[in-house]
Amino acid sequence: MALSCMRCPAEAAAVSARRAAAPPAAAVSFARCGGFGRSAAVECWRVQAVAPQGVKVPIDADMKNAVTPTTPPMVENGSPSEITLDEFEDLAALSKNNDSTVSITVVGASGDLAKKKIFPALFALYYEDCLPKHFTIFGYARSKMTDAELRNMVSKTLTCRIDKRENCSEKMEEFLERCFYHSGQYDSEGHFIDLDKKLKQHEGSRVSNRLFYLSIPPNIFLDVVKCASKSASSVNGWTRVIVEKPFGRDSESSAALTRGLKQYLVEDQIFRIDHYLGKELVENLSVLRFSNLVFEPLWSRQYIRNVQLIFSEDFGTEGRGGYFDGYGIIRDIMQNHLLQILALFAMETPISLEAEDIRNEKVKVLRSMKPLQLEDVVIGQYKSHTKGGTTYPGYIDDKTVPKDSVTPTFAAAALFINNARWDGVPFLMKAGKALHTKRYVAEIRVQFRHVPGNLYKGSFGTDLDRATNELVIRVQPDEAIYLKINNKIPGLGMRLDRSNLNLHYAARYSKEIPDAYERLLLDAIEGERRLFIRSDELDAAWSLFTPLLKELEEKRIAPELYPYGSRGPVGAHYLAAKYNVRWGDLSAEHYKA
Ligand SMILES: NC(=O)C1=CN([C@@H]2O[C@H](COP(=O)(O)OP(=O)(O)OC[C@H]3O[C@@H](n4cnc5c(N)ncnc54)[C@H](OP(=O)(O)O)[C@@H]3O)[C@@H](O)[C@H]2O)C=CC1
Ligand SMILES: O=C1O[C@H](COP(=O)(O)O)[C@@H](O)[C@H](O)[C@H]1O
Repeated sequence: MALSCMRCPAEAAAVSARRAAAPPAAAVSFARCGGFGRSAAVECWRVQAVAPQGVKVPIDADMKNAVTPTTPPMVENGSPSEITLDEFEDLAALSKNNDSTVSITVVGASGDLAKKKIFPALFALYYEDCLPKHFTIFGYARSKMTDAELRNMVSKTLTCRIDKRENCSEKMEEFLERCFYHSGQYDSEGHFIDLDKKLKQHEGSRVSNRLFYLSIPPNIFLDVVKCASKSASSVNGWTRVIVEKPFGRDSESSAALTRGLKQYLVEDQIFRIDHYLGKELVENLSVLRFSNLVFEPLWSRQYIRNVQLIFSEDFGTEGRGGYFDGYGIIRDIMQNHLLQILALFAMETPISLEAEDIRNEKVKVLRSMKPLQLEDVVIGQYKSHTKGGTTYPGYIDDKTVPKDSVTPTFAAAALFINNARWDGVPFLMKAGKALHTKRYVAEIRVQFRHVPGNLYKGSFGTDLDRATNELVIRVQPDEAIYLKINNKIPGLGMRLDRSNLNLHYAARYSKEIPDAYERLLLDAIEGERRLFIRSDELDAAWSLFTPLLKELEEKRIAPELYPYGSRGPVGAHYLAAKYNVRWGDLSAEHYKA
């Protein structure tokens, strides 16, 4: 990783924390090798970590796992000398950075996601110096395009979102020069052999690391993985594959996809992306919980009355009806994005921040949940609506959607976690398209219990719910974390008011928040798996939703129709009321004028 990448301070903090937690580890020595006439001395160090038992580990092995003793390096020019662990890690990083290269192939480069998210995220990483020194980006798709045409296409979607910064257009030019295109079929090993040749030309004699981003429809995932792994894998570095959702459409198809992927890849090579995990406030959830004394003690059924996970968009499936109709909102949003947030919210404290420790806890909480029951779910579908002289189309008005479609574009559900911490606490999810909200809203609302024996009860009237504390984590838009509290209105009287203790990101931080895809791409390049979905997590997630999805489809249960731009089906309110809950997002702050 380039040393000026803005992630470095945080990364350094994480490394320091790990170091502080680790037992006094290895002594580290390094020796200069001579005679190669290299100018950069750092490329010429032979570095070894010497573990307490005297076991020596070469630097390019994974220090955690390498246990094989190696013979000491030949010291041709000087004796081994001691360096600190910090110096060692810096040297190791620098040495690796110079000797290796990363090739990123965006498969499906002509598509919507590639243009909208992946190329812009790669550019932002480049701008921030977060990409390795040597990298190449290839677009791959069937469409015929030259390198220049790809660059032209990509340049239209790149923005200097890091606005008010210097050299943005220069940086864009530099970035585009590192982007290339290869046209090929997704199931042609021959075409991937051609890609491999082109990649090799760019990689030269460096250790080649290869990342394939599958930005394509799921029915061709396996063709691509087969061809890429057989004909375009790295021979001397790592090969990783980012897989976009949907990961199947139920337990069986998801398991079949995993089995298919594992014919060609091992689990550690598979990076199943859920871009919600890369969102700043979702990342911050664990920090909020585990680094503030005030929250963690309250984080249980003792103090929390209910938790709400809410997603809404003020637009329909525009242009994606064909894909959407085969999936519906439950698979599109709930089974992945909202459930992932729920798992992070509700998991027990992991042993450490290591990927496997966090993912183990997420799996545990998912496995503690009761599969969804039909009576705990409400589904809806938007219909055409005319407002202010404009007619907004209904879902089935989309030409790619069958006229008799019963696919839900809205769903609300009540989920429960059967463990000691959360027994009886409703976790309510609500997700919908073409609603009345501002743009796209994603938030977590935590409603606390009533204050027992509240001295100020008389000041709240009969509606005590209104007086309870509520913690809101607004994932988007306009990121914020605020806590609703009761306070006294200043003055001689005693009148109470509701106010927000508000961490509003735009006011607190001047720096723009990176897009989720930036964080996740960087993690995949660095081999950080914490924010990617492991196969057992995926199985657990599907187990919760599959029986319900099958029942909905087998019985062809009709969704409740709601007008485009409305607040969604009233059934959602009855569902909440069944569990004595009021949706927290119904206040004016959420709605357009
Ligand atoms: N778009 C989005 O906002 C999001 C997308 N995703 C997921 O990301 C992936 C890519 O999405 P998106 O870019 O929208 O997809 P597209 O439909 O735009 O497809 C991407 C590319 O794949 C090729 N392609 C499309 N359909 C077929 C087909 N039937 N057979 C073979 N090739 C095909 C086309 O390239 P060519 O014809 O040139 O080969 C197309 O440009 C999907 O898995 C999607 O579910 C996930 C979250 C959000
Ligand atoms: O995965 C998906 O997410 C988008 C919403 O993502 P966001 O980052 O814009 O909130 C949603 O529109 C789409 O239907 C779904 O497939």
